[in-house]
Amino acid sequence: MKGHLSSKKSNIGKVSSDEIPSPSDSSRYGSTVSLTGSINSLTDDDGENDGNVRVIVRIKPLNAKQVRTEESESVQVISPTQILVKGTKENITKNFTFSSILTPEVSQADVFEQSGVKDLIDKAVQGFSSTIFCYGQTGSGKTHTLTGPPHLFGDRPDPYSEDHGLVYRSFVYLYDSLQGHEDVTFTLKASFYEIYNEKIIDLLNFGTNQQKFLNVRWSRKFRGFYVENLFTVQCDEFDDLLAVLEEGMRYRAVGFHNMNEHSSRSHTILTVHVIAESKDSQEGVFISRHGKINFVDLAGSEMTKKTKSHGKTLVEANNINKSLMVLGYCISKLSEGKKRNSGHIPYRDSQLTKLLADSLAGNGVSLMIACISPTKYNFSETVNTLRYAARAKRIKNSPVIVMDPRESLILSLRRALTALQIENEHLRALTNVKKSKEFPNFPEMVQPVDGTVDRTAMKYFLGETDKTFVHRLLQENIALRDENAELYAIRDSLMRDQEEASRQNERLKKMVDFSKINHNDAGEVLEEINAQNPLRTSFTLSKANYKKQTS
Ligand SMILES: Nc1ncnc2c1ncn2[C@@H]1O[C@H](COP(=O)(O)OP(=O)(O)OP(=O)(O)O)[C@@H](O)[C@H]1O
Repeated sequence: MKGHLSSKKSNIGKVSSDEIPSPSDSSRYGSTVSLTGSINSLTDDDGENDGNVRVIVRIKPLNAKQVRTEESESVQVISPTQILVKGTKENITKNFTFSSILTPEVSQADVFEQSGVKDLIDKAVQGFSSTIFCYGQTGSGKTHTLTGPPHLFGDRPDPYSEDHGLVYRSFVYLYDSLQGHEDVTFTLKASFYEIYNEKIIDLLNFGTNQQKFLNVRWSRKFRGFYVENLFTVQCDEFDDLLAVLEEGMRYRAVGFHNMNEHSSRSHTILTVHVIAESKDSQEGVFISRHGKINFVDLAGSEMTKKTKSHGKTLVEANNINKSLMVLGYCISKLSEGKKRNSGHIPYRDSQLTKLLADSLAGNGVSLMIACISPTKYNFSETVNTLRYAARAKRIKNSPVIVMDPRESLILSLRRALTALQIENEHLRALTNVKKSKEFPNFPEMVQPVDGTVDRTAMKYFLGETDKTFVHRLLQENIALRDENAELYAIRDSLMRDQEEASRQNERLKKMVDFSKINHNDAGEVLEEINAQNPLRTSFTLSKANYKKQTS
């Protein structure tokens, strides 16, 4: 259906993970369109450049117990972008600057409005890969920010609650923004999994009797990590998206400890793929863009002494802390900017970093929401979170639109063809050379202007029919390029002739000046020379005349 989700059966239909890109699959598609100058809204207010990971801070309100015991606060918001953290000793203060600081009074609806999430969804609709992730110590409000309080997903979920978090609100916004595009057909697909004790569990295919763990694989072909055999669900209706969220929230691992009654014991990644198919008005070919939005709810870092974790909860806490430490290390290496290419980034040291590698250092746009609990009791955790976030802020991504490789290849070849055609027309007009009979069908010919062809893409992504088609176009295009080279050769030769003629003309003028002294008719000769200039053939004639008349 045009302009909105295709109107197939509204029930959630499960499709194989092979049909769509895995979470780290942006490289699977020919990434051809770079995002230049169009992400101003993602620019940090503190002067960071376009393309950086946007980082905002959300401060959790004090809970009833903290209010009752009159716990003192450690943070002070100095401006909409600046925050000061004070330790128990008044002289220990730390100042941080981020894109935005969301104070405890900011409602769930306002977090959605002010966080920049809408931008990321817009980018996903355009074909970019967007990631929103919440980071912070345990109990700091990450899950609350992303999905809202747990009661929303109990026995009687309330779709109209004001407490809904970013995911639900993003679904509403996404669904609305897909309406009214008459020339585009959208398809949405979603997956939802968790990383629990370094094991991958599919939350949409949750085995009740025997828990199945999925493997994370490296795809040499697509140069990225992906979860093998992950269920992906086609979501034709808004309710299908909602069902994915509810199902995942029902099964994700939750435990309790001293600092949070409903503590997430795993990292979860919910991905919505947005596939947009449209006809390119200029090139006349169908193109599909594969955008996606990852919602990543990281488990909270915890000081096990404070949380009093033991047994199973302690094992979980150790795994959580270890993976967050590896993530922190990767972020730190990536934030070193230019130096990052020289150093090794240890993505492989945890499942989390393998699966977030693409979001952190790849071709996508990312938003980190650093959640903090503002009491003095949490001072060191708050400072750690803000340091972590400050490093993430320095990471620079290079966002690109993800397209189908075959369509991307054909589109780029067609664009190159148009450029060559214009160039050859121009050269023909310059050199007065007629269109060659050998190349009558220019519109059929394609070849990148620089002569390169993504042969890897051809090898991997083109079917036999496509290969024959593209090979034919390439052969014809080689002929077109030959003609292009010939036209340049003719133009160069004409330019050389013209330069030579000018030089000889100058010499003759000097000779005429000299002859004026001896011959009264030299002025006539000069007139003739000027009349014949600048072509060499004419020039040679005038030279002969000159010789005849002066002899
Ligand atoms: N902005 C907020 N307004 C009201 N309540 C909040 C807010 N943020 C968090 N809470 C409440 O605080 C408690 C802890 O929040 P939450 O579970 O989201 O923390 P978390 O960072 O996800 O913790 P963990 O890492 O242990 O999973 C929850 O009861 C939640 O509803």
